Amino acid sequence: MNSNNNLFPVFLKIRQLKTLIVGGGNVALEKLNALLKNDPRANIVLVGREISEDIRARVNGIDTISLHQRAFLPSDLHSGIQLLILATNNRDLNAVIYGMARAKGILTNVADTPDLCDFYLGSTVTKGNLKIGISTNGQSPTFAKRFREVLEDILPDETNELVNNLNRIRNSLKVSFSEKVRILNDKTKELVSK
Ligand SMILES: C[C@@]1(CC(=O)O)C2=NC(=C\c3[nH]c(c(CCC(=O)O)c3CC(=O)O)Cc3[nH]c(c(CC(=O)O)c3CCC(=O)O)/C=C3\N/C(=C\2)[C@@H](CCC(=O)O)[C@]3(C)CC(=O)O)/[C@H]1CCC(=O)O
Ligand SMILES: NC(=O)c1ccc[n+]([C@@H]2O[C@H](COP(=O)([O-])OP(=O)(O)OC[C@H]3O[C@@H](n4cnc5c(N)ncnc54)[C@H](O)[C@@H]3O)[C@@H](O)[C@H]2O)c1
Repeated sequence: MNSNNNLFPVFLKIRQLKTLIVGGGNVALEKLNALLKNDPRANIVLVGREISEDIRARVNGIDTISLHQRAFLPSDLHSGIQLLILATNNRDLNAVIYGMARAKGILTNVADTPDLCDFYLGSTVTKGNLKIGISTNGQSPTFAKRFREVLEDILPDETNELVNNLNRIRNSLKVSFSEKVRILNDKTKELVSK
């Protein structure tokens, strides 16, 4: 086990948080796509001195996203931003904005500087209600991507059905909490017995 791997994964409800992306190039598009892949109605503000045609096309018709073509302003951090992704091509600027955000308690990702990230984006696998997040602790995004592809391939389509069936059983059990835990564990024992 790598004792330096201290990342704690959480699954954020990004439509009820406000995310600011600064930058309007390829990396901004990659991070925007990562958010939208998981929630097509994520609440996002994007500020970029230039904003690519690809970004404009991607957000076309999505009313939870607003684009602002201009340079970043400190006041961009004043309107209830909770998550910040810095994707400009100016490392010094990214570091300055990171400092401002930190002072305000805004969780920040500086895409090209892992040392200045409060959180990393992960590769994500979704099978209905099942969501798996993958990180390599910043060491190899390529590995994370390939491992996502492996998991997408091997997880059967029935996975979501299984989760939903267990949810139905969970909701129908009118017994004590400890009895419920015992029954659910008992019913799922054979899933892990091999
Ligand atoms: C998982 C994923 C999520 C997403 O973004 O959606 C993601 N990067 C993805 C792809 C990808 N990114 C890069 C390549 C090119 C090959 C390579 O470099 O490996 C590829 C692969 C490809 O595109 O094929 C380049 C790159 N990435 C970072 C740096 C800077 C550095 O490391 O210093 C550089 C070099 C820039 C340069 O050289 O200029 C940094 C980060 N990228 C992370 C996440 C975070 C760590 C995640 C972890 O812990 O594993 C972290 C630390 C911060 C962050 O961005 O959150 C997504 C896969 C989605 C999917 O397909 O499932
Ligand atoms: N994390 C990753 O996955 C990853 C991958 C590749 C590259 N990078 C690094 O990320 C950085 C961005 O890469 P890119 O390909 O998106 O670059 P890019 O040149 O395509 O885009 C940079 C964007 O930042 C904007 N910008 C610059 N100054 C600004 C300001 N003051 N206010 C608002 N917007 C401003 C520009 O207008 C442009 O839209 C580079 O430094 C690159 O080395 C990171």
